[in-house]
Amino acid sequence: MLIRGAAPYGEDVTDVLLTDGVITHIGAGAAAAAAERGADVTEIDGDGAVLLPGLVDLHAHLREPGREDAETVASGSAAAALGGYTAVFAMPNTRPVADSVAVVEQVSRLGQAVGLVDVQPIGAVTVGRKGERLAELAAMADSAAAVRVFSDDGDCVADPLLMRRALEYVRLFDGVIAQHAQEPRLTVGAQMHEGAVAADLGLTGWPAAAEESIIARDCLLAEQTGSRLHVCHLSTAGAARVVREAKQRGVRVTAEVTPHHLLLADERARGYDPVFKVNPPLRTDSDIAALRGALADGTIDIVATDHAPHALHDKQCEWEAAAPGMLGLQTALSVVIATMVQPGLLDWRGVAAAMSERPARIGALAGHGRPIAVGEPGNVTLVDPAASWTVDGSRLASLATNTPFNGMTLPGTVRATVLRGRPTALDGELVAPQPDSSRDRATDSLSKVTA
Ligand SMILES: NC(=O)N[C@@H](CC(=O)O)C(=O)O
Ligand SMILES: [Zn+2]
Ligand SMILES: [Zn+2]
Repeated sequence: MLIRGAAPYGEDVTDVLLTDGVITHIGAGAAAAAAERGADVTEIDGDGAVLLPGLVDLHAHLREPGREDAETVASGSAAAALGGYTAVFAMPNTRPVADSVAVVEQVSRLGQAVGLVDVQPIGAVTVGRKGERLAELAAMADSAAAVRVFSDDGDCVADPLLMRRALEYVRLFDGVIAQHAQEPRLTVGAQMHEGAVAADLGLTGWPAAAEESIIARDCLLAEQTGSRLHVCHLSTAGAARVVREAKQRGVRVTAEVTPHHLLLADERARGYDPVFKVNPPLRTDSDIAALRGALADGTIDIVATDHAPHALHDKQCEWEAAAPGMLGLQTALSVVIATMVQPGLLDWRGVAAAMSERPARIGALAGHGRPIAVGEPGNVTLVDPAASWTVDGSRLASLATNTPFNGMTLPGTVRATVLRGRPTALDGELVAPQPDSSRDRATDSLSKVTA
């Protein structure tokens, strides 16, 4: 594949040739090398577009096995490819829970069979996500799925002793615990951010301290154990402050923010539309400003979608009965452009770091989040920053429709997503994987590159 006249990282315009799954030429020689190969080279017009390493989502809910009415690995992979992603980490709060070798390998195999993105399973920290005893972490790490990220997401690993043991355990294979920071005793019955809007609406509040106290505790445990801690979906100014101080002390902590927490505030709940119900809840404008600042200065390492599809009957009901969570895979890049790039808080190098390089590194995922350079895997995303689109929940690839951005016009479209040198999405349309040997060849050349 030849990408003509694109700007890697928004910098100098050049041609990029991908052959047998890897980047083989960048610059003046690329077109000539493509011509030598003749007819089997697909050409993509990169005019006006920014070339990024393929996006990597460290936090998505693909709902398979168990809730295939809300999403499947296939539909979630489609949403991811259309959103510019080449790899997605799948959260384990499925039915059954991904707390065993059998389930993580099943998710991994499903992802390979679909072939649109690399699906990397996350293992549960505790058996059944019940928070009682540790799951078989080492067995999942040693399995064919090679799990490195563990999380009870949806619930907090609230027991400090269990959290300490989990941190100690994953250090043996340089794994990481991704914590859903929510002190359960401070959030009994919580429905939305605790503040003026919750008081007006008469809904039980989710105080910022319920998130921040767990993050502070876990940073101390990570410091004590020397293990890696990753904090999911930071949503408050105070959470960013706690992480910033811990990083300054040398604690091995990383943090993520979601697109929705970068754009939407608790005011959205005023219409009681449960599409805006999410954990942790949408916070205030000053939290949003602090989160954007923390992402800009590196306190928050990455943007992760927390893509959380829900069936209609779980979302279109009264607020208190509705399931928390919102779609994210197809809108994440556009929201980051609107909230971070356009205001000048992040350049394209910064986007590549936050949405590709660092998530791949945190999740120890080889072959993704690599530089755009000769010899590197052909996982790239071509973005048209000047284009815009209007979000229509019913037309997204997800089986579910619960996007909080419905009807919004957002900047940036994905012109191409390329996985191991093969397009998975072109101009908003999926490209079906070809059932030939190219995947094996690509994997071969990839293992040479990453060896
Ligand atoms: N974010 C949410 O509100 N919901 C997530 C779980 C989670 O990320 O905590 C889900 O699985 O639906
Ligand atoms: Zn969570
Ligand atoms: Zn989640």
